[in-house]
Amino acid sequence: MKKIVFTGGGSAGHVTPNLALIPKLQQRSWDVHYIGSKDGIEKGIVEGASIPYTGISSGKLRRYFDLKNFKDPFKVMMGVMEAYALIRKHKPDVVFSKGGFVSVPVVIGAWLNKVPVFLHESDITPGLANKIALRFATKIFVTFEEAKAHLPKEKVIYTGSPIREDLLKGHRETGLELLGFTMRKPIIIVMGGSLGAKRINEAVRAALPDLLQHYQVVHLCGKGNKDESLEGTEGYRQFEYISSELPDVLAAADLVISRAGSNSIFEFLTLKKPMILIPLSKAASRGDQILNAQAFEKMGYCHVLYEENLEKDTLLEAVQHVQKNRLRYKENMLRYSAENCLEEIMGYLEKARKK
Ligand SMILES: CC(=O)N[C@H]1[C@@H](OP(=O)(O)OP(=O)(O)OC[C@H]2O[C@@H](n3ccc(=O)[nH]c3=O)[C@H](O)[C@@H]2O)O[C@H](CO)[C@@H](O)[C@@H]1O
Repeated sequence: MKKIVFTGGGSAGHVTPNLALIPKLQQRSWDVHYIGSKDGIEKGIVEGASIPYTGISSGKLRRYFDLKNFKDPFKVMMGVMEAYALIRKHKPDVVFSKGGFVSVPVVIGAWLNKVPVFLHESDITPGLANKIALRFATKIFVTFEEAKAHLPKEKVIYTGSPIREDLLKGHRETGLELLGFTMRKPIIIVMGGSLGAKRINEAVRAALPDLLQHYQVVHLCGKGNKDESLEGTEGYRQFEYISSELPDVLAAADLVISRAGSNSIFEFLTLKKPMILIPLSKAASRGDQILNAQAFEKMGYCHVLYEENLEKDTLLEAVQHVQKNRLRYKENMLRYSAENCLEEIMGYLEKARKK
């Protein structure tokens, strides 16, 4: 039986692509184990999917000054030792890492055990964790063809975004029932990224009375971001985060308002959902979502609304524009297909051997 260890965490975007691969490998009798942090978002998601999980110590790798920068290197060192021991015990044939700061100790622990490591990068420019992990890795798969320009030629392989197969199997009727919505008005799904997005939540809630005249709204607002005063509003449902219900809710949705996190937008693209993307600003990130959104805009897949222009009225205008042009967006999205992504990645994993 072949064995694999998965890692990746910190936000769901560093976990859900693993969930696309894991069931496919289990169907082929692979033994799967997940190593993540002791209390990150990955723990709940992975354990919720009944995948064996072990938490290790992890520290955040920051590019900016913070007093924690003095404590965290010790946590990372501790994480390396724990990961080394776990990998030595499990003896996997291969490690697959989706990035996020918890993945670095696992990748180093694998390298020390001479276990081949494969990485996946979802954005056009690599994140800090993957940049560090790259020197210990055999190959790095990428979601965007444009990402190849930012990575060493001999290591990079363009595969596209691994999408969970369950997402393609949702039912509109079940989604409507779950939400308590009807067929009378189109449905907007608002997704602020896996951790929510305060600015988007505020703008959507300010626009809500206008939106609800023509639409029903399902709002995935992130942990701790529900507005209790809006509970029970007709045509509006809010959730902090949904897992097994997501396929049906997406099947019911007609339009999307979202951050431009790579995994979410490729899911919307695969499902042909016209989208308004509000990328996380450069002030709050390395600007990866701006590049993601611009790449999608260039292909005619989305309308981009920049955070500095985000207010109630611009949001309402954007919704009106995308609804009016929805058929054109859908037509453009029909040109996209990445059916081979999972098979291609699995082909590399099956050939991997411990040195
Ligand atoms: C703030 C931040 O650093 N964001 C980054 C993070 O985003 P983030 O973690 O938000 O990642 P993505 O948008 O890429 O993916 C979110 C994933 O969570 C799932 N989901 C979300 C909400 C929910 O209720 N249920 C659910 O299952 C989505 O379907 C998707 O699969 O990683 C992405 C991929 O590296 C980057 O592009 C983003 O810039």
